[in-house]
Amino acid sequence: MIRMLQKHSFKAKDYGRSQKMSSIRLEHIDKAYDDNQILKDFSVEIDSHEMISVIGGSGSGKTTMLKLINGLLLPDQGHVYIDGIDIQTINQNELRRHIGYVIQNIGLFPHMNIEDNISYVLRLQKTDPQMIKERVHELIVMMDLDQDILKRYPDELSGGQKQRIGIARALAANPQIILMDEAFGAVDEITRHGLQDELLRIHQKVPFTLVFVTHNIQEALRLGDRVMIMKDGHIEQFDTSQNILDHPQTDFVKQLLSYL
Ligand SMILES: Nc1ncnc2c1ncn2[C@@H]1O[C@H](COP(=O)(O)OP(=O)(O)OP(=O)(O)O)[C@@H](O)[C@H]1O
Repeated sequence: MIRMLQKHSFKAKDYGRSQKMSSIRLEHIDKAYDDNQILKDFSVEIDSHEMISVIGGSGSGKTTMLKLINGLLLPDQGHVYIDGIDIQTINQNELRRHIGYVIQNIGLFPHMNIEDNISYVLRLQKTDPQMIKERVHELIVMMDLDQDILKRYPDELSGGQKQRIGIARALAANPQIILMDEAFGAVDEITRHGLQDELLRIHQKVPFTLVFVTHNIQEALRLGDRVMIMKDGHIEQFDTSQNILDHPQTDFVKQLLSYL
């Protein structure tokens, strides 16, 4: 009961574009899967509208961190704050509607056509159908896709087109935070570069806070205002690309840079 009374509700107006919103703070997080401790006393702050890329060893806890931010996982200890509000005091469905989440390959609903996939959250929010139509068309143009794609189903699209639709869907409700997990992983280099350009362009037009997990060091350095380099559940270095290139602080960071 006390917990219910504590629940805040994130309303759309809480995320009005005129306000500076969407900072993320993880504070003293512990997270284990059974007895496998992944994060231990993990703290980090991400500013509103910052683009953060995250790179590191396999199994270092990158996806775990993303899932803690959107409430898919709960910390064993510690707290996650968005704009200073502990997300455990927020209605979780509401929270996730305000955070776009793009993952590699998966994520599009196979039984829904592309139009319905993109408009999914807007329909959940009971947005006016005409507004939904306009927004979907706007997103298709933004992602440099053809309108005739809307009636097709995910398995009738190429990998690159699916990635774009995944991004369009994540952007549809104008989330102030977008989490991307190896979102450009399954496409060729040219498409990957095009998607990076697209993301930078959209972010310039309609800023949002981005946490972008990648295995590609070039991509991490190109996209991130700051780059978080993780190893075994801790941060090795978290700094601008330039500072990381000029002053790598650990052997692990040096090793990563040697692949450039
Ligand atoms: N649901 C789960 N149950 C048990 N162990 C898990 C679960 N999810 C992740 N793990 C383990 O936790 C560790 C961290 O996983 P996580 O997915 O956060 O790493 P990651 O840095 O994103 O890795 P990758 O770069 O390989 O995707 C890994 O050892 C993984 O096997």
